[in-house]
Amino acid sequence: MLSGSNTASGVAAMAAYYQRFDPAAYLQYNYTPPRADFERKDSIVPWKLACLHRAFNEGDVSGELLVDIGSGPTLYQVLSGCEVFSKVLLTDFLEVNREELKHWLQDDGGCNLDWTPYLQHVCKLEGRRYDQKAAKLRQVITDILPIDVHRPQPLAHDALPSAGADCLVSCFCLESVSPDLAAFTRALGHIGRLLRPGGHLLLIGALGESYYFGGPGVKIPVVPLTEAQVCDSLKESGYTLIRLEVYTLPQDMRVGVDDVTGVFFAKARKD
Ligand SMILES: C[S@@+](CC[C@H](N)C(=O)[O-])C[C@H]1O[C@@H](n2cnc3c(N)ncnc32)[C@H](O)[C@@H]1O
Ligand SMILES: O=S(=O)(c1ccc2c(c1)CN[C@@H](CF)C2)N1CCSCC1
Repeated sequence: MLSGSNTASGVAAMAAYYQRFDPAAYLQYNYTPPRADFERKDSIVPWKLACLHRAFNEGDVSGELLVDIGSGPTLYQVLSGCEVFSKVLLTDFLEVNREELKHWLQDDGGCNLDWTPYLQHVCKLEGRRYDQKAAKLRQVITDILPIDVHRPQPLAHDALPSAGADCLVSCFCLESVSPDLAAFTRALGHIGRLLRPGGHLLLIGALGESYYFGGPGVKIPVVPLTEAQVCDSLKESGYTLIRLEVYTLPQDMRVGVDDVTGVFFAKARKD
């Protein structure tokens, strides 16, 4: 068990790495081909978007407020949820990422990635007209807030209604911001305090990843997770696992920007 000082120094070290995070490079590394290839049947993108589409639309997820934990500069993670919830909050630790999201929200031409292929793909899954998705998303995203998952209260005290959020989604955040597995598990508990009892957590993350590049020369350590550790950490931090799905990255998608071997999708409910 790490002593308090070790944990605090580990968390501070992770924060220092993120001062060099480059949203434009991160988007380029992970959200353009070959990783984001909508034509490939074995691509990670259709798999992830299908997991999210199914999870939001199988009848058990409902309510008013969806919160995305550690949004980064990306939007794909709320493209399905925006049709289910009337309020969506995006969050991130870094202002540069919150600014990237605001550029998209304001449609001011300042974005570093064109999300059109993602919106089109999700609309195909939903059988919805494409030209309504962006407007819907801009309508339901009510704020983009600072967050720190290592704080027992990760958001400002008045950020959420007293009952908490009805659903959380979080992608590639906790394992890539934590110094070790214990901190990852604690962070799961911290974000769980934002969720009402019976609310759902949709957690997507990396398996077997020990580092990734958050920009040119910005090598960020990651907690290398196994499926068993994900399941144990969810149980330990007060969730009941509903489903765990795993995707193994094809060799040609291992492009040197990280050493991820697989991606997990977990749907869980807060006890
Ligand atoms: C690997 S990126 C994931 C971004 C996005 N969710 C995705 O799916 O690609 C990790 C994100 O966590 C954010 N972050 C770093 N430290 C954090 C902390 N202590 N609490 C919450 N988020 C943090 C970073 O700014 C970054 O946007
Ligand atoms: O699953 S991805 O390949 C992906 C997307 C993001 C990340 C990784 C992998 C692995 N390293 C993470 C570091 F935190 C970030 N993917 C990229 C294309 S769109 C869907 C998500």
